Amino acid sequence: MANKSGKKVVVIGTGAVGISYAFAVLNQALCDELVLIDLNEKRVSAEARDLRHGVLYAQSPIKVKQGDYSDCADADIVCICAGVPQKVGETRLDLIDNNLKVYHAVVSEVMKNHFNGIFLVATNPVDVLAYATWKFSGLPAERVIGSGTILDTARLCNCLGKAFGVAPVSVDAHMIGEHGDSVIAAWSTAYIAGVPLKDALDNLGNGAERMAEIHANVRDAAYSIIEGKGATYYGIAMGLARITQAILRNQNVVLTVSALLNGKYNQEDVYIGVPAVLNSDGIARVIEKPLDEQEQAQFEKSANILRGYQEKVADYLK
Ligand SMILES: NC(=O)C1=CN([C@@H]2O[C@H](COP(=O)(O)OP(=O)(O)OC[C@H]3O[C@@H](n4cnc5c(N)ncnc54)[C@H](O)[C@@H]3O)[C@@H](O)[C@H]2O)C=CC1
Ligand SMILES: CC(=O)C(=O)O
Repeated sequence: MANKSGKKVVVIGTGAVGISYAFAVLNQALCDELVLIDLNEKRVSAEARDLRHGVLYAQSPIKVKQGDYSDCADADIVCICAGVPQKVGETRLDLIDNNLKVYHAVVSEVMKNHFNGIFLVATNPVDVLAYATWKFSGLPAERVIGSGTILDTARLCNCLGKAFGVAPVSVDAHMIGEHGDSVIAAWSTAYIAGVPLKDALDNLGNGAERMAEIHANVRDAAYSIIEGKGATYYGIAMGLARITQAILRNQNVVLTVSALLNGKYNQEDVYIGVPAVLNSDGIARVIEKPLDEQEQAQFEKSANILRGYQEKVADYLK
């Protein structure tokens, strides 16, 4: 603790996602100390040196280093990106057995070092692994955050911004549910400059068809990028950096993340993508969107899928 100066972020798993996140954190000067941990010692040492060579041109003199689990003791955020990514033809849920094993090992090591900050979970299947991290760590649920549908929401706002000729930030719309094949576009509560998006899309013509097409594009974006370049990492890195900023700067900003539901949306004991207020305490509160009947049924279905996979976590708790 004595050596800590300012805000500290530890990244575990510095493959494509982890190192892109680290670069975003450095580039946006979000913390004072950035620590990288990975099984691949040679690679992570090289990554740390490479990032350090950018510090001169960063907005502040951030300390960047390769570290170990003892660095988690006084970290504000531990972001876990360790584990395997999808290969062509795999779903995110197909990664569960491998990545649950990784998480059991990683979260145990972090907690052995008395971590008392906020976990940010990125590895897929992210909702189930956020639930696992909550269970394995014993930390309060508000301090275990999955990236959830932050990336899906960015993809949706990007598509809608393009359709209406406005910046994505001017679209008020959310993807909710599983970060995966059962993800839902919450159309009934989506607006653009106060105009309900359903009406705005109808005005463009073929509203229902356009909505189905946009939903499919967003749902399948990862598959098409993985087919093109093997993996996705910049979009999620920016999303993780946005969550990090909201926490470290105590912003009370609403982002769609994977949070534990215990009653909201009529769901119990499930980590799932929902809009939530984020600040230095982590998840300050979940926002309950007034879904229509169809969306609520889809959300229920998505939650049931996730609860089914969450059962695998229990095997590690016996
Ligand atoms: N939440 C989201 O929206 C997104 C999640 N992802 C997920 O992020 C994860 C990582 O993806 P990539 O970075 O592309 O994979 P990658 O294979 O490039 O990197 C994974 C890294 O984890 C490390 N690792 C594995 N086991 C470890 C352990 N026990 N301790 C420390 N390090 C360990 C590996 O050495 C490797 O450097 C995947 O599960 C992927 O599906 C990817 C994109 C978006
Ligand atoms: C890989 C992944 O989860 C994504 O790009 O959405």
